[in-house]
Amino acid sequence: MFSDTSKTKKTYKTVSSSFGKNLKVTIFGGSHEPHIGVTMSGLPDGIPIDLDQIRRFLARRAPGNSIFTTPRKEPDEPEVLSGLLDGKTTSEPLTFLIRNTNTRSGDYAAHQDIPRPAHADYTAAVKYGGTINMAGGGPFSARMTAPLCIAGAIALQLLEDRGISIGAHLYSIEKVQDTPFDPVQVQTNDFAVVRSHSLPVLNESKGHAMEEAIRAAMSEGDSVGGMVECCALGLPPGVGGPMYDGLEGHLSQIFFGIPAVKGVEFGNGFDCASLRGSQNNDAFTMDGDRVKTITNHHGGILGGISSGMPLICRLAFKPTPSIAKEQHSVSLCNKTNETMHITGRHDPCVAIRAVPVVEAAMAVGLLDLLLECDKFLY
Ligand SMILES: Cc1cc2nc3c(=O)[nH]c(=O)nc-3n(C[C@H](O)[C@H](O)[C@H](O)COP(=O)(O)O)c2cc1C
Ligand SMILES: C=C(O[C@@H]1CC(C(=O)O)=C[C@@H](OP(=O)(O)O)[C@H]1O)C(=O)O
Repeated sequence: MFSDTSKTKKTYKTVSSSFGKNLKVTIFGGSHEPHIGVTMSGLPDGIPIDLDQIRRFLARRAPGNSIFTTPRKEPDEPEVLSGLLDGKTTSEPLTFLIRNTNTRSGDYAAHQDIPRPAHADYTAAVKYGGTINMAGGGPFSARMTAPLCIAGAIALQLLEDRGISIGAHLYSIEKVQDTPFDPVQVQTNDFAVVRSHSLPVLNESKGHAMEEAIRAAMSEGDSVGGMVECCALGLPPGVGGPMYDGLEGHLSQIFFGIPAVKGVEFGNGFDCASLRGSQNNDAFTMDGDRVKTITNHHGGILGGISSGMPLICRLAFKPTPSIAKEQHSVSLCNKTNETMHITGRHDPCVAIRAVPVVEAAMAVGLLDLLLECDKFLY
């Protein structure tokens, strides 16, 4: 059984995970541990970091802010541990902590023995056998996306200096679809429009229809899945490489680290399988002395290398695993079939709060590759 770790001295093994080549990002802690955090190594020295911009970015992801998100309220205040002097990066790795202030581990008392369908309880029990603190989903929880957002907010500051901006929106929930980004005409103002709405959508009336779909599922003790579309503007052509150095693979590894992501597509994605070459090919054209494409079915990546057109991708999020309906599971101790009821605080649709998380993942992934290009500039 899980104890409330804020009140007892029980210690667990810690787990962390890392990604990145030139910019290495390590995320550590757990949802019901004293803290979560992130270390970034490979950032250039002497770069000013705007802590208020980080706070504003974290607030877009934070739990507890609407009836359509988990009620767990957290201040999500970023604390600098190392790597910042007089507001500028040093040669030390940059480490931030966020303290967990609102854990309720009793909600998870039963799930070490009776795992929740579709969450990580079962596979974590197989791998770690109760040696890590899985209350709240432990290191598998979406809470771990808060430190990812710190890294993302910092990456966005550096990308902005290079004229690159990133924005995402809730592309669909169940069968309701927002207006997609125009793959050629998309502009930063679209990102501002999304951020001005209560649900992060381009078309507010579609947002209301999405709210209805979520309400309907909630009234049945259920959850809904959804998709997030993300775009990078201003990315120069030539970033990436062939095969395993490709931009799609590089970004996808970071995207799939976000809990509940079950699919990633770039440009026309899965739809291109039903098209002909003449429908899917993007004709080249000159725009002054710049090469552009007239359409953008390729989503800004050809051969794993950026083409200079807007980079467009979509991520599919599964419905929240923890639902209030009765479900079938097993007792791992007794080896019996069981029925279970999940209580506690959960997002009815994870895709809503995932919108800034996807932006963060894309920002860190792009900065990682761009730092390789600029290695000799610093
Ligand atoms: C922003 C966000 C919020 C989430 N909130 C919840 C939640 O409240 N309850 C839950 O059971 N799962 C939630 N999830 C999903 C689980 O963390 C995830 O399904 C679980 O860790 C298993 O990982 P997998 O789905 O990638 O296999 C959330 C995911 C994201 C991205
Ligand atoms: C706390 C956050 O979301 C959590 C993500 C989550 C999960 O299983 O992923 C389960 C819930 O955890 P708890 O039961 O501790 O409230 C969510 O509230 C957050 O995103 O900051």
